[in-house]
Amino acid sequence: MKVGIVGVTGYTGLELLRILSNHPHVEVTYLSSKSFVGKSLKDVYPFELDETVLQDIEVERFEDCDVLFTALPAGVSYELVKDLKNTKVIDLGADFRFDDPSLYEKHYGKKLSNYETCERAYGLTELNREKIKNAKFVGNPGCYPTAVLLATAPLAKNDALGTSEIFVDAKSGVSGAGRKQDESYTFCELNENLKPYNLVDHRHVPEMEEKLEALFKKKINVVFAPHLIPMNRGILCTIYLKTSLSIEEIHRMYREFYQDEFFVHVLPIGTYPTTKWCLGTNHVFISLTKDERTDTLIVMSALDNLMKGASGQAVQNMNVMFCFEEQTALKFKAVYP
Ligand SMILES: NC(=O)C1=CN([C@@H]2O[C@H](COP(=O)(O)OP(=O)(O)OC[C@H]3O[C@@H](n4cnc5c(N)ncnc54)[C@H](OP(=O)(O)O)[C@@H]3O)[C@@H](O)[C@H]2O)C=CC1
Ligand SMILES: CC(=O)N[C@@H](CCC(=O)OP(=O)(O)O)C(=O)O
Repeated sequence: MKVGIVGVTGYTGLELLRILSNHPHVEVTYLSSKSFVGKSLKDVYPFELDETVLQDIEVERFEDCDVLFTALPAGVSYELVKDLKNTKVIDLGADFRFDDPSLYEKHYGKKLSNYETCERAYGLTELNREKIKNAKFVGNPGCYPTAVLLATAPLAKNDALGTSEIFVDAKSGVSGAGRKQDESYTFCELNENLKPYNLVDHRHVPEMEEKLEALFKKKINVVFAPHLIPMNRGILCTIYLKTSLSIEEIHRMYREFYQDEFFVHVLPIGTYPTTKWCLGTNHVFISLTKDERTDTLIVMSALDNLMKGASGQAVQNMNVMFCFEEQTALKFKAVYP
C-alpha cells in the first residue's frame, strides 16, 4: 500500500516515519515539506539515513497514495485534501476533529467549506472503531483529548458521573508544541521549570466538551489547566470528578470497559502511572483513586503525546481503515529507564 506523509519534517511526521518503517504492508512513497523541498530527509536529519528527496506539497501527487497522513498546522490540511477522490486521509491536526464546524470556526478562526459533506470520523480508535473503518477522512484527536476521553469514557457507559463538570490538571512534554522556534520554548525558559499555559481557554476544551457531550448524552464542562514540563515527551492528566460509586465498583467498570483493548491499561487500585512507562509506545495507563472523605474520584492517564497522542494513534487508525491487525507496527515497548 502506498503511503504519503505531508509535513514529514515536523515531530509527528518523523514519528510517523519511524513507525511506518516497521510496517510490513506499506511503502512510504511521498514525503513532503514546506521549507526543505529538494533536500533529502538525511540532509535535514542526518540520523534518518534516508535519501528520499522531500517534495513540494502537490495535490496532484496525493492521488498516487492509498493513504495520506497530513501532519501540518491546523487550518492547512482541509483545503489541500478535501476534494481527493480515491485517497484516504488521516489528519493529525484539528481540521477534521469537530462534528460542529462552528466550534472549529470559533476556536481556530477559519471557516471550512462544505465540511458537512465530507465522510469523516473522529479518530479516537477505542471509542470510534466502527466509524473509523469506513471513513474517508479521519480527524486524529488532540493529545490532551485522547488522554482525557480515554480516562473518562467508562463512566459514560455506566452513567456514573455525578456532576456535569470535570477538572483536569495536565502536564505535557515540550514536543507537544511541535518544532516551533519561539522564545518561550528555549532551553533557559523550560529547563528546571514548570510552566502553566493557556489555562481555561485552551483549544482542546471545545474538542473535549463536544466528544464528552456525545458520550455522556449531556453537556459536561471541562475546567482545564495545562502545563509544560521540561521533558521531551509524555502527558500526564489528573482528572477530578464526583461519583457516588465505590472505588471497587468503578475499578471493575474500567477493567471491563477496556478488557479487550491492547493499548489501554487500567492499573491496580493504588498504582499511579508515570510518563516513562509510555515513552515511545502507543500504550495508555489509567489509574483510579477515590478520596472517600470528599467523595472525589481522581483519574490519572499517561501517554506519549507523539505516539498515542498523535502518530501512534494515526497508524492505529490506518490499520483499522485498511483491515490490518490493529497493533501492526505498534508493538513498541517503553524505552526504560
Ligand atoms: N506534537 C504533538 O505532540 C502533537 C501534534 N499534533 C498536531 O499535529 C500537527 C503537526 O504537529 P507537529 O509535527 O508537532 O508540528 P511541527 O511544527 O513539528 O511540524 C509542522 C510541519 O508542518 C509543515 N508546515 C508548517 N507550516 C506549513 C504550511 N503553512 N504549509 C505547509 N506545511 C507547513 C512543516 O514543514 P517544514 O518543516 O518543511 O517547514 C512541518 O513539516 C499539528 O496540527 C499539531 O497540532 C497533534 C497531537 C500531538
Ligand atoms: C505542549 C503543547 O503545546 N501542546 C499542544 C497540544 C498538542 C496537540 O495535540 O495539538 P493540536 O490540537 O493543535 O493538534 C498545545 O497545548 O496546543
